Amino acid sequence: MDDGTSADETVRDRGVEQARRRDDKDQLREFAARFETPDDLYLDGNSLGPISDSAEQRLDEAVEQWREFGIKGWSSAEPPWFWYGERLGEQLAPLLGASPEECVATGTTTTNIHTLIGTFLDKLDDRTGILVNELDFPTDHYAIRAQLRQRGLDPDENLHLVESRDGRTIETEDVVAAMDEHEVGIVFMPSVLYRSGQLFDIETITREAHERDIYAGFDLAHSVGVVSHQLATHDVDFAVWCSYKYLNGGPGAVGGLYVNERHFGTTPALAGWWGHEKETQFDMDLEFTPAESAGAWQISAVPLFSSAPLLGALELHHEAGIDAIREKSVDLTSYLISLVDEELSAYGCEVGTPRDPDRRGGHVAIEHPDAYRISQALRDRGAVVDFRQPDVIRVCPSPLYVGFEEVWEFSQLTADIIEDDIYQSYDADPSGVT
Ligand SMILES: Cc1ncc(COP(=O)(O)O)c(C=O)c1O
Ligand SMILES: Nc1ccccc1C(=O)C[C@H](N)C(=O)O
Repeated sequence: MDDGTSADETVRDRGVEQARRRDDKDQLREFAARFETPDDLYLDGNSLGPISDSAEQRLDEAVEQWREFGIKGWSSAEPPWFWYGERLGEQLAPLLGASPEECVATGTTTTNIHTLIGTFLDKLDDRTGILVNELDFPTDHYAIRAQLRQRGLDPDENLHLVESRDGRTIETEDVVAAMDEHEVGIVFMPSVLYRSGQLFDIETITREAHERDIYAGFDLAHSVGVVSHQLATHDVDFAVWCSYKYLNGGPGAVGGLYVNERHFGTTPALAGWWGHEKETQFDMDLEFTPAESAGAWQISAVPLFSSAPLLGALELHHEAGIDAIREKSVDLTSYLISLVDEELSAYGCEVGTPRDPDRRGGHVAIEHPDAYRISQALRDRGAVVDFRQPDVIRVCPSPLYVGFEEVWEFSQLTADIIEDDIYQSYDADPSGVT
């Protein structure tokens, strides 16, 4: 070229300009300034979302309340700590498409699976089979197997796994067929698969389950905050989630659960005093009276410092609005998929996520035989992604703080790392938190 720039540079300039034009039109753009990310390209918000000004403010406030009120904070703080789980539930309800009474912030995804699977197992008379799938996040199976064992039920006989046809996704029709193949009492599926990012059809699965008198529960860890849910409309029986991914509630933040109002009054499998009817909780009656709400599934006193940041994060989240968040998320993941197709496929990368936006959550799985080494090289160069066995680089352009230019830069960096064999100097054996 006459001006000394190579054809390659011109293509890259054009690419970045296009991405910037999309950022200029982005209505959520200003929210990025309210987050602090430790790295330039923070693309791991489906594992741990970053801190925001409002999350930090609520956490600082909680520390001050502790100093100021001591024990009196349970009733005098705002919100009163005694009602903190329920207040958070009110804020969460619009994201779940449920009434405030049906949602509560409590426990963790895993403990909430324990108590809800246990509760619904206790409601079953004969058909004690639980239907899950072979691509699930492992903790779900660990907890369900433990609940089966505690009822004297053999997990190998009672836990049924829907198989994947392609190793990436689960077909709804296979879930439905499996409901008829086994003596199923509960179907428990993820909203979004942690590896491929496939979004499940919650409505159809719930409808088909109910037609067979089967309870339908979901693990929403990978969708809450980035996909909008209609749990009440779809008549889902119960659901669980965590708050540290797209809700940006902080590491180990309090989790959440939903129970359909028709199940209020059921005794929780893991009962604890915090689930007692609030008005009489301090009567200290030795007989447990469950709260007439999802709050009944709380176990222990609210962990305030892992709850307060969530309140702040949800305030910010509502300012942005879940519909705008989902729309931008779909635009970002579509853009990323097109960049993998156009640029990275030449380097052996393949998209493992469904291409239909209605079938995917907020992240994209990029498959490559050297996924682990590439993910490490990316992290060392300021692009934080994660690796999942056996060959997946998970990339999450979380819409509140990631823009199109960053997605573009990620694709260029990945191309360079592979083209220049940079990843070859990394250890091929995954270890530690990947
Ligand atoms: C689908 C799913 N369920 C559960 C968990 C973990 O649960 P916990 O919050 O109990 O660590 C994760 C991720 O950590 C997940 O992706
Ligand atoms: N909570 C964590 C703590 C440490 C490392 C990862 C996590 C994750 O959340 C992993 C995530 N659930 C996943 O889909 O892989």
